[in-house]
Amino acid sequence: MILMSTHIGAQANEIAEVVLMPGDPLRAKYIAETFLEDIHQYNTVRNAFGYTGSYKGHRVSIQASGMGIPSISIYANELIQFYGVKKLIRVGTCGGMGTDIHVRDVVIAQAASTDSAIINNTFGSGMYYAPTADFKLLLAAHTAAQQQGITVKVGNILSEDRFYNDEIDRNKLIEYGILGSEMESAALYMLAAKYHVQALAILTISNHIITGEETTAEEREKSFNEMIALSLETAISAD
Ligand SMILES: O=P(O)(O)O[C@H]1O[C@H](CO)[C@@H](O)[C@H]1O
Ligand SMILES: O=c1cc[nH]c(=O)[nH]1
Repeated sequence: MILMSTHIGAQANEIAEVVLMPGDPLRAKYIAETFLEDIHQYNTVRNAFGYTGSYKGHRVSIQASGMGIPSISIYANELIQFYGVKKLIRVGTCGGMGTDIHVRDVVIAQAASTDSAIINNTFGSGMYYAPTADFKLLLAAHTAAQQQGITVKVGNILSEDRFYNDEIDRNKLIEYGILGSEMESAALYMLAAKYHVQALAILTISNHIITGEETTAEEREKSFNEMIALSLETAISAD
């Protein structure tokens, strides 16, 4: 049976039930080529690369989400509605914001606050819905981190609509426990809730927005590898 959604050129059986979603298509390629066996590229539409392969004998797909809530919403919607995906795990970079957060830290987003209009557009004014991770995936990720000796921080992040944004009160957000800022997780969590599937975001702090601390390319690769290994172990964890 031929099935292609608007932005993903895959047939019905080409995508696994569990998908890792990096923003960057080249990270999707790197994950597939470095961590999976028997890989097959199912998507090149708009260069939003998608691959399916095997990790420790389990079928896993990797689909680039692009940057921002509008972009990940397209891919998450199509993965869930056209391809029957049940577990979506974002593997992304994040700008650190708190004093206890440093570059190379791995953060599991328990919740994703947002300044995006998706909350208001979905629920109407006066309702401040809290996009939240799937607890089973969160628990699996935390357990896998302990088993692998990877230190993780778990908490609330901000899914921001603008990468360049000097009009936001970051001190207030830090005061209320926001660990860092990225641009997609809130939408992923909302869509997972809407369609009763599971979602989680596992992030690496690539820079610190307040202190200006940055990672070198080599450091980034090592901490990305920890995040990816953790995400794959979470992906194959039993429900
Ligand atoms: O590294 P990725 O997964 O793309 O995530 C972060 O990086 C991009 C901004 O540079 C945004 O997509 C943000 O969420
Ligand atoms: O959205 C993002 C991602 C990484 N670093 C940032 O500062 N912002």
